[in-house]
Amino acid sequence: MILAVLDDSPAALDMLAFTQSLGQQVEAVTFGEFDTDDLAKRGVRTLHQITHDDLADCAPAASGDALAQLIEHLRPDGVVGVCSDAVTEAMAHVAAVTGLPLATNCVEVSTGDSWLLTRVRGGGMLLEEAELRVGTGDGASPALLTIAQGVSGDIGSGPVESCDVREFAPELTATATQARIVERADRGGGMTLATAPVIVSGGRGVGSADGYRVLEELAERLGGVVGCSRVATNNGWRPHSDQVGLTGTKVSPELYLACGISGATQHWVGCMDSKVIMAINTDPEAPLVRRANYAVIGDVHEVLPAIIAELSARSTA
Ligand SMILES: Cc1cc2nc3c(=O)[nH]c(=O)nc-3n(C[C@H](O)[C@H](O)[C@H](O)COP(=O)(O)OP(=O)(O)OC[C@H]3O[C@@H](n4cnc5c(N)ncnc54)[C@H](O)[C@@H]3O)c2cc1C
Repeated sequence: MILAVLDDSPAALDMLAFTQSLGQQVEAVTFGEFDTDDLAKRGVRTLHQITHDDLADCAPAASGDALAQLIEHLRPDGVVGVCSDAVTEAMAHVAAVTGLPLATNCVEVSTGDSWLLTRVRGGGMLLEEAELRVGTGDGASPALLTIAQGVSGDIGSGPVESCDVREFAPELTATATQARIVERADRGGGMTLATAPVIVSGGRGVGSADGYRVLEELAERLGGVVGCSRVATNNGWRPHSDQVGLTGTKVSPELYLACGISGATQHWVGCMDSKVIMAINTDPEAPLVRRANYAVIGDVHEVLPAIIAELSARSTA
């Protein structure tokens, strides 16, 4: 039996279908309530609902601790999680607590004494073939996997009449509940990096937090938002929510304007799906200049004001 760890992200049901295509009985696990009709329609007969008052307000270490206890109780052949931030972190805690190996971001899986996997690495830059040895008989240990977002499968089995809910109440350790949410704040409305059609993004070449004013002005004129590289967040020039890249947000706007950004791999994987990329950089050999659709070789603090002046001139003409 394989346990499919779901959350409320849209990718969860794709992951469930993928897990069902592996040809073993699948039972679902959630932290809190889930629509059991949705599960029954997809042929899932059992939902293990992990319930504990602390889970909603604790960091994923608590969910990981709880899941590890459920795994110990049910002894499944595999545990497959959706690749959301929260579930991936919970699975990482399961791996740390149980000592079981975890393979994240899988796109192909074949089960057996060894599970053969294809995983996405480097933010989508490469695919890795891997083997997860799970052993046989009494010594067998469950395989822990997460499935890359967007990967789905053919459910194979038809709907079932109903899905039974089995509540599981874990005993959380003090260590697992140490990190807690102390405040929730609403994010302001409006566009985000994920939805904006234009992103004016700045890196070290912008020089300072104040230097971003001109990027903000251009972003506003073009109906977009400001993004940045990790150097900008590390320097405290911009908040982490503005960061594009492997450890930031993956973006795909109509236009990505990269200002004073070299184009390190970790940044490139975050912006490579943009429809058009224009780089402004003093270095004609910078990786992003080479990869961009258009490049302007020059100082951002000269080029951006010139673009704004030209836009103003055109709008008043
Ligand atoms: C595990 C890991 C995860 C990471 N995740 C991310 C991530 O999510 N996002 C990310 O961005 N990085 C990430 N990084 C960091 C990444 O490797 C680079 O260090 C970073 O992207 C470089 O930022 P930058 O391009 O702003 O700075 P630099 O590489 O220093 O480049 C600055 C560029 O500005 C140009 N320049 C300088 N002055 C001017 C000027 N006046 N006008 C025009 N151009 C100018 C220079 O020619 C240069 O090309 C990660 C690194 C690691 C190890």
